Amino acid sequence: MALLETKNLTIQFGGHTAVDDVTFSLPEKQFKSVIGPNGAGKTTFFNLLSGELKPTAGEVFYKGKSLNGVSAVDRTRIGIGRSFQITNVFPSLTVFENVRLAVQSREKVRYTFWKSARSYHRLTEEAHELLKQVLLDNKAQMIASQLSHGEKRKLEIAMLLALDTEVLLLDEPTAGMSLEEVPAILNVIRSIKEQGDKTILLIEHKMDMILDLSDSIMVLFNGQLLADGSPEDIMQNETVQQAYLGGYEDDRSVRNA
Ligand SMILES: Nc1ncnc2c1ncn2[C@@H]1O[C@H](COP(=O)(O)OP(=O)(O)OP(=O)(O)O)[C@@H](O)[C@H]1O
Repeated sequence: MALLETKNLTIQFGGHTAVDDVTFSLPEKQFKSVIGPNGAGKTTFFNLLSGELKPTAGEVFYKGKSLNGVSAVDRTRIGIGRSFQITNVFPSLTVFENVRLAVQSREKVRYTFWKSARSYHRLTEEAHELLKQVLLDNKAQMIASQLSHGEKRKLEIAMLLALDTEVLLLDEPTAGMSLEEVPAILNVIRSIKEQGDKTILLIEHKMDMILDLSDSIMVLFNGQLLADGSPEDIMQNETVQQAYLGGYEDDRSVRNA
């Protein structure tokens, strides 16, 4: 079953069409990557899925129902989670406190006299589990603002997981990371995939990582869906090669030279 779909999704900014007539479908439990050159419309596409932007034309569907008019907050509530930008992290709180707040915001727990001890314990456990999953449990008591860039991206993923949504929209989780930090994030994302209960859409530029993780890949180019298929199909697709991957192969041969 397609969990998330778009039909003819389009958005224009002034005269520029950033996402142009994109029809796509993301089956339940699938891991799909979104690739394309800078400015291809990948982040704008995510903003349309998550409800931060309204389309000029076309629609987004979740579990077969149109999300027209459904706010970003309500989309999270029904199951479409978008990775937190670091601006959503409270910089003066600890890593642990940030994750616990995210768990709490999902549960909307009201602390009352009689149930506080039990709820507090459960939330605390869950926050620790999430920090373990993103390999950040050794930094639980650190103030969030003191984390390295890569660790902050891990914290964002923990906070997204805390919302326990069916769909995860991950927008370049390795952006700005040092090369040494990338394998840890790759492991985190792989472990989320291996748990098997999430449907994941990932924007990334790192082809090795994309090929490692993806069940399918969609290619955006000038806002349009250039191709959508298995990693093998996409790597061999001539149009994709000419438009985009040609440059990647060149980069690789330079790097490997
Ligand atoms: N709010 C906006 N107002 C005007 N133009 C916008 C807006 N948001 C995005 N654009 C334009 O839409 C196009 C697509 O941008 P977008 O950020 O979605 O690309 P991208 O594929 O995510 O790029 P990158 O890989 O560099 O992150 C760009 O030309 C960008 O300048």
